[in-house]
Formats: sequence, C-alpha cells, structure tokens
Amino acid sequence: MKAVSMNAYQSLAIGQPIERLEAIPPAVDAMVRFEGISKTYPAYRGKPGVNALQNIDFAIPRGSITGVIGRSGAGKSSLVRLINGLEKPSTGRVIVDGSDISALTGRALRLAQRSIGMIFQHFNLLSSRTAADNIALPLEIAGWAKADIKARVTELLALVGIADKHDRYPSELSGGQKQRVGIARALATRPSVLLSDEATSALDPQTTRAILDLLANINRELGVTIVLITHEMSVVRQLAKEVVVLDAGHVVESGHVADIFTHPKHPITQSFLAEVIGDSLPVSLASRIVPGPSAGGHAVIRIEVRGAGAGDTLVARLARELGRDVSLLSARIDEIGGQHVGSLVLGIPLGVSGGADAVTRTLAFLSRHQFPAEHLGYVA
Ligand SMILES: Nc1ncnc2c1ncn2[C@@H]1O[C@H](COP(=O)(O)OP(=O)(O)OP(=O)(O)O)[C@@H](O)[C@H]1O
Repeated sequence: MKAVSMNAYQSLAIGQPIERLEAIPPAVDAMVRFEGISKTYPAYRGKPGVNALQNIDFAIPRGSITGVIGRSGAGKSSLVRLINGLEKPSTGRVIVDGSDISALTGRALRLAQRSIGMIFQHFNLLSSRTAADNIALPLEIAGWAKADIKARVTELLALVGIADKHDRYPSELSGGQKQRVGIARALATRPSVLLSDEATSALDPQTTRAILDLLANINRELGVTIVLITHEMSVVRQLAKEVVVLDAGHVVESGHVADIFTHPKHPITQSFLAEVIGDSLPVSLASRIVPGPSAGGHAVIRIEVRGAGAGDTLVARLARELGRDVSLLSARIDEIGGQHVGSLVLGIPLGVSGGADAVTRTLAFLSRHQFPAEHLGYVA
C-alpha cells in the first residue's frame, strides 16, 4: 500500500476519491510543489488562447521566503492562483503541504484554502467594516465562536502593530496600516502559507520597508512559508532567501537568491540585477572616455564584483601589483543575500610612455584572481 500523507485538511477531505490522496508522494521539505504544470487559458470571443505557464517544476521550501519575480505577463498571478486553488492547471498538479490542491473541489478545497492566506496590492478590505471586523471575516466564515473571534482579532491587531486601530474604517487608515489589516486578516486562520501578490507595489519605499520587515518577523516567529510575487528586484533582495525567475510562462532560473544574483545566467535575471546595481557609467565619466590612449592619461577598466567581501582589498592589491596608484572612477556595490554584487570602474595611470603594458598587466592580474573585467577605453 502506498503511503498516505495526512495533514489537517487532508484528513477533512472526506468525499475526495481516495486514490487521489494515496497518489501524493510524501513532501518532506517542500511546502508547495509544482509538478509538470502548464496553464492554458482557452480562446474566448475571438481572442486567441494563452499559454500562461509551461513546464513548471519547482518546489518552495517549507518555512522559506521565496520570491517569484517576473515582468508583466510572465505568469506570476496565474502561478499564485494555482497555489490557492482559484485556478486549475491544464496539466500537472500543485501539492500544497502534502495535498494535491489542484484535485480538490467544494468543501475540501475551501478547507484547504484556510491554510493559505493571501495579501494583495490594493489590500481588498471591505470599506463598510472596521479594521477589527475585516480581520474577523475569515473567522466568521470558518464558524468561530464570537468570544474566540474577539480574542484572536485583538491578538492579530497587536501582532501587526496596529492595536490602536481596532475601530477604524479603511478610509481612516494609511496604505501601510491597510496592508497591516490585510496581513492580520490573511493570518487569522493560522495558515501555513502566506501568498503576497505585489503587496507593497502601491506603497512608498519607507512603508514598503516596514511591511517587508513585518513579513520577515512573521516568517521567523510563526514559521509561515511566504511566497512573494513581485516585479520588483528590491523586494526580492530585501526579503527573499529563495527566488524563482519567471519569463513568458517559463521558470528561467531558480535557487538561492545569493547564487542566482551573483551569477545571473538568463538575460531577464541580468536585467533585474541591473535595476539594483546599474550597468551604466556616470554620464560625467562616460562622456570623457575615448578609444585611444594619451600620455599621462588613464586606461578605464570596469570590474565585476561578485561574492562576500570580494572587492574589499582589490584596489590596494592591484596598485601593489602595478607599482603605481590606481584611481577609483566609479563604484556601485550592493549586498544581495549576504553577497556583494556590483562593479568598480578603475583608472589605471598610463605614465609618460602611454603604456599599453599597464592595461595588459591589469587584465592579467584580474583574470588570475577571477574578476571578470572589461577595458572600456581611456580618459585624459
Ligand atoms: N483569466 C485569463 N484569461 C485569459 N488570459 C489570461 C487570464 N489571466 C491571465 N491571462 C494571460 O496569461 C498571461 C500571464 O498572465 P498573469 O496575470 O499570470 O501574469 P503576471 O506575471 O501576473 O502579469 P502582471 O504582473 O501584469 O499581473 C498573460 O498573457 C495574460 O494576459
């Protein structure tokens, strides 16, 4: 007999064909697993069908904060709707906490959905209900007793840092406070997964940081697995430890944030990275670069920096190697997943001879120490 993986809502999934439950392989460390997923929206009223997702196979580790990043139309929302069972896959299955959510319907699906909270870009609060009553809504639907709802709502308001907003209506709250209500509501039924669909896209940078900090605390203290759907690299960089890069319905890269962004392979991943570290030179420098050397000028060398502390002593070591001062013309280094990622632009003095030798020696030194580098030209 095959192993049956039981969890809180599977055991309640009475009425489901038993062989479906039995067919689920045990998921040891995956909270969400996509197995051979494709999603096609059929042609409708003269509009052609859309292959929104194709060949999707990946796992979201239990207890992780995983970013799903992609441009508009990449398939992020389709992916998230498969996790909470709002959409069914065209092929494959989605295993959430050991259950094949794509096979559930009716009451079993509704019970499963209580284990999956969701927060939205525009908060989706009911304007006619106070903050407390918005948070109470999923508990009322789940049939909780009034006294239990009251106690849980008080606890949740404190958890998200707005205990004093109990009786406020959404129109009386700031964007950040509304999102805190949204987070409290999403956590009300103690879900094991929290889906965040562009939840900070409508907030200013400072409020975004505060909400992302709150999500990090929730992950740490409650152990909730968080799936961050976003088109913003800054959100992934600040919060996620794992990342899945989606492009045109395909997963093009996935893994640890630090690994993916220190060695981005796919052009779309590289373009997300460039948004953070930038790949353009300051205008004042770019306008001075010429193709040929001049006596007393500098060769301009751009160096990629990837890895923990990678560039720390580089300039000093290079200067020692060349036996001359090296100028730092521009630097842009960021930290992603504990790794340094960015670029340094150095000016190597050519001396009176106009020394092509200095360029050759610099590039050889950088190659020996495995720093990708590019000779951009010369400045006077
Ligand atoms: N219900 C639907 N019916 C038909 N096509 C759809 C439907 N939902 C999404 N699509 C199409 O599927 C593709 C992926 O859309 P999806 O909303 O999943 O992408 P996204 O990455 O979330 O984009 P955005 O960031 O713009 O929301 C798009 O081409 C979209 O037009």
